[in-house]
Amino acid sequence: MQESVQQRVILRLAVPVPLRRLFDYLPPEGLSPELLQPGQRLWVPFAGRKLVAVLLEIVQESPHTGLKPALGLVDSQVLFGHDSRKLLAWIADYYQAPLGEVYATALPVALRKGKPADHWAEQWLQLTIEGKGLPESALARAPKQQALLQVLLRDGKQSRTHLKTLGHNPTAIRALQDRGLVEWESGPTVPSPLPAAERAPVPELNSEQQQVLEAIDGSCFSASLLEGTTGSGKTEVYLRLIQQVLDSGRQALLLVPEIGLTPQTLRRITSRFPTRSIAALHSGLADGERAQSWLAAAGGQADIVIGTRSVIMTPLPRLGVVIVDEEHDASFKQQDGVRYSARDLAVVLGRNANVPVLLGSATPSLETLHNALSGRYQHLRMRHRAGDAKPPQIHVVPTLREPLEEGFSPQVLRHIGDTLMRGEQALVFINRRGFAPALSCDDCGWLADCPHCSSKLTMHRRQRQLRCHHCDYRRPLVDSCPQCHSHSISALGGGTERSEELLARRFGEYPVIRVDRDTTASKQALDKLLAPAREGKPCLLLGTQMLAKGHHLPRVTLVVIQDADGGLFSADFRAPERTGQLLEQVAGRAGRGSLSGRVLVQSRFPEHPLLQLLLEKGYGAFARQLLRDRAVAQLPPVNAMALLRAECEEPRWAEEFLHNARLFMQSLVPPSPQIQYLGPVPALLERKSGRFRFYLQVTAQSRAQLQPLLARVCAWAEGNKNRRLRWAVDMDAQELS
Ligand SMILES: Nc1ncnc2c1ncn2[C@@H]1O[C@H](COP(=O)(O)OP(=O)(O)OP(=O)(O)O)[C@@H](O)[C@H]1O
Ligand SMILES: [Zn+2]
Repeated sequence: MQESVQQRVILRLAVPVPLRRLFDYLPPEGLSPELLQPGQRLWVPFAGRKLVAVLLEIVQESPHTGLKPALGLVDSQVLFGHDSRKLLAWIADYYQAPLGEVYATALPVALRKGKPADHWAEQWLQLTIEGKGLPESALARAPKQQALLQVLLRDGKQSRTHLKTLGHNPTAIRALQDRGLVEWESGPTVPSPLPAAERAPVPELNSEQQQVLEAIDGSCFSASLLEGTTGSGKTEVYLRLIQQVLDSGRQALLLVPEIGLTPQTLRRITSRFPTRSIAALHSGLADGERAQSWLAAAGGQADIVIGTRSVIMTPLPRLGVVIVDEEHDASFKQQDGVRYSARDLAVVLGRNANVPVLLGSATPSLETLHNALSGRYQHLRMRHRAGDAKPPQIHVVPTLREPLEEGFSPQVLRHIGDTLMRGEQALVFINRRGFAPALSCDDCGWLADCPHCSSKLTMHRRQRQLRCHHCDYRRPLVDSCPQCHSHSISALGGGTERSEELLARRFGEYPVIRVDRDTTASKQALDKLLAPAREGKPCLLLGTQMLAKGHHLPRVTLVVIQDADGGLFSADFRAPERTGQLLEQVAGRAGRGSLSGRVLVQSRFPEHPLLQLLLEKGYGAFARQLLRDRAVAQLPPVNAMALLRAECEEPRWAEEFLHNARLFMQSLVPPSPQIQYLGPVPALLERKSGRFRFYLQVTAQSRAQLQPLLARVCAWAEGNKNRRLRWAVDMDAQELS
């Protein structure tokens, strides 16, 4: 046949479907195969639909017959370069995810749907070879042209939009162009995350910060944990590292937790680097903005790329450093779809690109701490607060058998009053939003349950609603018991809304600012809410963990933790770790300026040994103790753990599926001290959105033992024909819920 004589061209593509394989196609009809390159997007026909796939390989033979031609290129751009494809392949392999879904996850929605990249192209001004040869002192007689030249010399090319915000006029640009010193080039641009700010003064580094910077070699891969107490100036270390990387002409990647990408964080970066192109990628962006920022990062135009979890999958052709701020934060682990850990991928990315990786936290995760203590990561420490701030003093306030007022002891309320009267600020941490976590009938004992989840409905008094915090089911608040029609119904327990009522009643002459998901629904809300606190006026802040992280409010001198006990008795083995991190982070908001800070921790169990260790010796000692406990129990991070999850409206089917999965795995690798199986067991939240959820837990002494087994069980499970059952592999699972 003619085909076997001629060279055949076959395209191997990642198609966004939940199957763990690639798909072969013929080149689009009428398109010269020379125009095709790995990393491009192509339209392909798939099961009667038209999908956007990514070209991974061009090969000459296929094991399949009857191949169809692809429909055409989306555009000619190579979106995923070699390094990026390597990382995404690693993700699919490690997390047992279909490669097509990994690519779909990596792409912003607009590009995933097939919008061509040049839709966002803009003009960039750059120096010609001649321009690059000039000294900064050139053009002294034309100050406007000189200023522009200096920006281009110092900070590289600038987009037209950005030049406008920096205040450079078209006349000066044209003059430089006429002299042959600059030229325009087309490429994607990023909207500045904030209006251009003044360059902020740069503090002199203290000796701890200096030592940390000296320990990081910018020229090659290393992974380091920066364990630096709250307020020790970790952010300043990040800024210096970023500066070094920019000076060497490369891109800096900064990952932050979901609630960490606040205007306050962005302001610190934009005011340090006002002339740099900064791409901020987070879930608050519109699809178009997100695609635009992503393309500027992937095209190399953006100098600093800052974002939440998914930014780790953005291709960065000139990568120079990867920094993960608050590396312990749970939001770095994706909880559905491709269940990756952005923090762990940061290290893989750094190794592939041969650049340093810095994981920073005052409360490192046990995973990272284990890697640092065992010598796999470099362990850097900063034990003192920067500037003249002192560590806060911590006191426990026992609450058992105390006359509490809406959950607050009289002593705590007195301290809050004193703080405000001195003209300072107080911060109250409450781990639950809403008015009360349950509503119950005093006569018949009826409880307001969610009809779709195994959980209670939370009462939101202001909106007069009952809401499920798991599936967002809502119904109007009732005045009488739906079961016995009694009018005596009570709200049980407390949340932020209930505490706000009390505190506003008691301290109404001061602003009482509540910060939780209900009061910060819009993008800029948090920044606005915190404005009076930033201005330094006496005020009372209360809220959930949104208040725990990253805020630097120097006039907060009192921090109150209303209830320290929640996480000490949970069925989740990670709960004490999370509680410790949260308490230390909240406590770390006190006394960050020149005024000293005090922390009051309310507890019903002040004698609890873990709580005592945490409050007396600090998170560092606490975490090291937890690590020893985990080693004894053979739990992560000492052992590797994966969950096989299943959920279904019919609980029997999910259980049976996992039971069979266990039998299948055991037939391959029988249980032994090296590999252990547990389950199927119901998830902590057994029913969610109408589906019953179970998991099977597999722990192994090494990942090398676990990986091949998981690959086999995925292949087995893909053959599962029950369409109403959903299953997933969760490698390095963080939640048992
Ligand atoms: N070398 C320095 N000299 C004086 N002040 C400094 C220095 N480094 C940082 N600071 C200041 O100390 C304060 C705390 O620093 P920063 O917010 O960077 O700490 P952090 O370690 O990131 O804190 P956290 O982890 O608690 O959020 C900031 O106001 C910062 O400007
Ligand atoms: Zn629900």
